[in-house]
Amino acid sequence: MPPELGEFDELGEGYDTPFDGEAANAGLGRMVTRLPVALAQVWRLAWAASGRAAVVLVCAQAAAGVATALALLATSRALSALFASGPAADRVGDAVPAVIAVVVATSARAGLETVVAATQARLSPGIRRVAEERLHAAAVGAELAAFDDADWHDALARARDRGIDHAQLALAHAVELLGALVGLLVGIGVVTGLHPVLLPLLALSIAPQGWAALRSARIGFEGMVQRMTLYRRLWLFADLLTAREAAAEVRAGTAERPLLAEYRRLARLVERAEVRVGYAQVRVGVVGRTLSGLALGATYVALGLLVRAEVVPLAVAGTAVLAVRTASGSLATLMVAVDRLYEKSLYITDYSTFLAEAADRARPPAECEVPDGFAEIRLRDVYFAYPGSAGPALRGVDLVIRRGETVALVGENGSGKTTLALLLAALHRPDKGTVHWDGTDLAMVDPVGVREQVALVMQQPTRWPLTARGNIVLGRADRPDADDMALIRAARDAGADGLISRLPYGYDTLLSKKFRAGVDLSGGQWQRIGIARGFYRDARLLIADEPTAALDARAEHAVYANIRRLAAGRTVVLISHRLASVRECDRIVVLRAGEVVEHGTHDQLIRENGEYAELYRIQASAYAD
Ligand SMILES: Nc1ncnc2c1ncn2[C@@H]1O[C@H](COP(=O)(O)OP(=O)(O)OP(=O)(O)O)[C@@H](O)[C@H]1O
Repeated sequence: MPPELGEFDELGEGYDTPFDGEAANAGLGRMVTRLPVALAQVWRLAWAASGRAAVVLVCAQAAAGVATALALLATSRALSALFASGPAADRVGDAVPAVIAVVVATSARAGLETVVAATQARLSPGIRRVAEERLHAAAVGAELAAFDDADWHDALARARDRGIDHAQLALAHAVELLGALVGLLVGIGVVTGLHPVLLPLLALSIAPQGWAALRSARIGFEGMVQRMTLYRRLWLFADLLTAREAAAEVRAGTAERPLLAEYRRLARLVERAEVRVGYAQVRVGVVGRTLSGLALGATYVALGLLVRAEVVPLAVAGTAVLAVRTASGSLATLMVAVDRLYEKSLYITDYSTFLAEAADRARPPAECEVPDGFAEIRLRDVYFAYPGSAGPALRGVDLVIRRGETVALVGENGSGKTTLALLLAALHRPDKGTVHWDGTDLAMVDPVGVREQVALVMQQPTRWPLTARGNIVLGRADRPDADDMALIRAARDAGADGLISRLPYGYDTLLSKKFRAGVDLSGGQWQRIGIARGFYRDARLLIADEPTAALDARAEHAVYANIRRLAAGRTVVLISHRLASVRECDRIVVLRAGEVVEHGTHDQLIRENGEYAELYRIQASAYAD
């Protein structure tokens, strides 16, 4: 932990993200050498947003810098002419061409600065768009396991909520840097021309401020990284207090006060941490400015001594002061731009690191062709553990599922049914063991190609803020469907056709109350939409995880009948706690603590009188007289 930030004892260990980024070890030299990297990052984003605008921006800014330089040179000439010896009228006359040059150069600079401002206005939102697109594409391309990793969520939040903002802001600082660099070169030229000793003095005067600015940027960035878990938790509670989904339960459960109290507690922790970082930055700034002020004073004293010793003629003393001021101004602007750009580069690098990490977490390159369907799916000695969990969720699972079969997975809560379904859908890969579609190991193929052939109906389907049609065809919008025949059939089989026909715009009704003219559905109605989506996928393997938990008895009966009917020529894996619904399945697989403990038909399992028979009897007894 950097000493500037002190010990965040009150944040608690759970909220303190250790800072071990590259910047933690960055010295001043490293910071300056990062600059080309930062500029290249900004350039690549700007180029992707609009290549032409990026080129115009660089050219206009460089030209504006040259115009500034010319104005300075012309001013220096005019002053030299005015301070020269001779009659006043002659001196004024000599100064006129230089004054005209000052006016022309200044006007040109104003025009060019307008071009820079306009191009920046064009590029800045473009950079944001590109950065956001890349981030979201990277995040959605990562495998499911990433979303069970807290570090991934920290990195994602940093990239999304900080990296993108800073990438957008970096453009302005890159432009500033370019302008200041040209200005500085001119200033240096003039100062060096007056007397070489002025240059190191000038550099000395600005160095402490530059150091302070870079240090301050680093403190800010480190603090942000350390606070990210805390920020995420704060935002989570802010969302809970304002989200529509939680609004009813927050009020019904009188959870307003405890939620608000937790939100306030977290907000105070954030505030305290930010104030501490702010104070640390102010302290560093004061040191930097004090040293810079002393050094600038020394520069003027040196200039005075040079004038007194007649090394610099009195006639050019005014020019010297002007040049020192301009060069020091340019250097100050440059240092500020370097500082800001360095600060931005930390965030942009963090953003780029996230993109690279997301790419690593994306599916590996496929070694074999994805098979077109299967005659059997074979799991051999499959183990799987969630990241960071104490033990495996699946242990040594052996299972064969044949085409056309309807297989039920049953077992107590946490026995591994959903995990097994996720492996069958190629959403997770086994840590040990294999899942084969006939002769093909699914670890060797592109999982997206497998998922194309799978429909997974989730226990709590996502409520997509789309129309009813959009909710059902999502992921299969390219399926040819003349007159919506397949759409209507899927909705009917899922028992969703009636409810959709009663919506104000039928299939074109927006299913989200967060937008005007949108409507919401009941939990069971949403589940029917989710089942319709599964049916519409027309997949070879249909996996339904508690698909009817929220359905009324009649709808549940109809859905199971339709699932069995659709199973012909396909394969269905059903997860359910309602054993009466699965007794008709071809095979029932019983899981306990991640292991297959029984399997067979309903009759066989009842005869074996094991765990399934016991669970079945408990449920059946509830309906017996
Ligand atoms: N995302 C996750 N991260 C860590 N552990 C998980 C995760 N999801 C599930 N688990 C754990 O894995 C085990 C198996 O969970 P799984 O969801 O597969 O059980 P299940 O049989 O489907 O349960 P249920 O009947 O309650 O739906 C459980 O111990 C659970 O706590």
